[in-house]
Amino acid sequence: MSLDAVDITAGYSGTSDVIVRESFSIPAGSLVGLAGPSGSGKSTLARVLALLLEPRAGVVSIDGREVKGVGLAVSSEIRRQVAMLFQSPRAATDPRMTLRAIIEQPAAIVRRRIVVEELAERVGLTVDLLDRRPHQVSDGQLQRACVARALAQEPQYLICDEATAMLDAATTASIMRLVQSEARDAGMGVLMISHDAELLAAIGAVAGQRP
Ligand SMILES: Nc1ncnc2c1ncn2[C@@H]1O[C@H](COP(=O)(O)OP(=O)(O)OP(=O)(O)O)[C@@H](O)[C@H]1O
Repeated sequence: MSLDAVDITAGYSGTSDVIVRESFSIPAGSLVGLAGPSGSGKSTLARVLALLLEPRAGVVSIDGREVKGVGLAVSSEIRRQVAMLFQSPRAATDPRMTLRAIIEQPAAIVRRRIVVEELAERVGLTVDLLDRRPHQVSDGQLQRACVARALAQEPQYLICDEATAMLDAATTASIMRLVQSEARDAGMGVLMISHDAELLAAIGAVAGQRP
């Protein structure tokens, strides 16, 4: 069981190829790290793996099944299997929504009942914060809500793109512990992208293979 990108070439409209014939694999239940210089295409590869950016060539498959298309072109049942955490929780959330609504969003899409309070507790958010909007909480609290939103989706794979870069050391450590335990206990495959190779080593991430 794994999330695989094979022979991927990708770029953006109006740009030449940003990554060329790259392959990458995230095995279920393991924590894979990806470090590398700025601008080398890590986020681009992450977006391809998260089914958000359509590659110009190559194949993405989940547990051996090829996924065609990206975004809303992919069925919600398949999209649900891969969640992504971004560097900036503010850019990744709707400022008009409460944290409760943000956390509930993916579960509502796949019509799954979730108990928001339970998820909040799991990620270390106190229940009184659930009725606040993003501008009324800290970056760390908002990122915890984003982690809860990702977990509400019950994904098989989680892609974290510099997800702790804006947070303090204590919040970073607690989010890392949470993601580690999800990988271990729920068998989730996790890709952790960070410019901080020491952080990746500290959480025991296996170095991802990039040709
Ligand atoms: N939306 C976009 N439109 C056009 N070009 C983009 C876009 N996003 C990224 N790029 C370009 O693609 C290249 C790779 O960027 P990418 O963000 O994937 O690298 P990265 O390794 O994640 O960098 P960093 O560590 O700085 O986040 C860069 O040259 C960047 O300018």
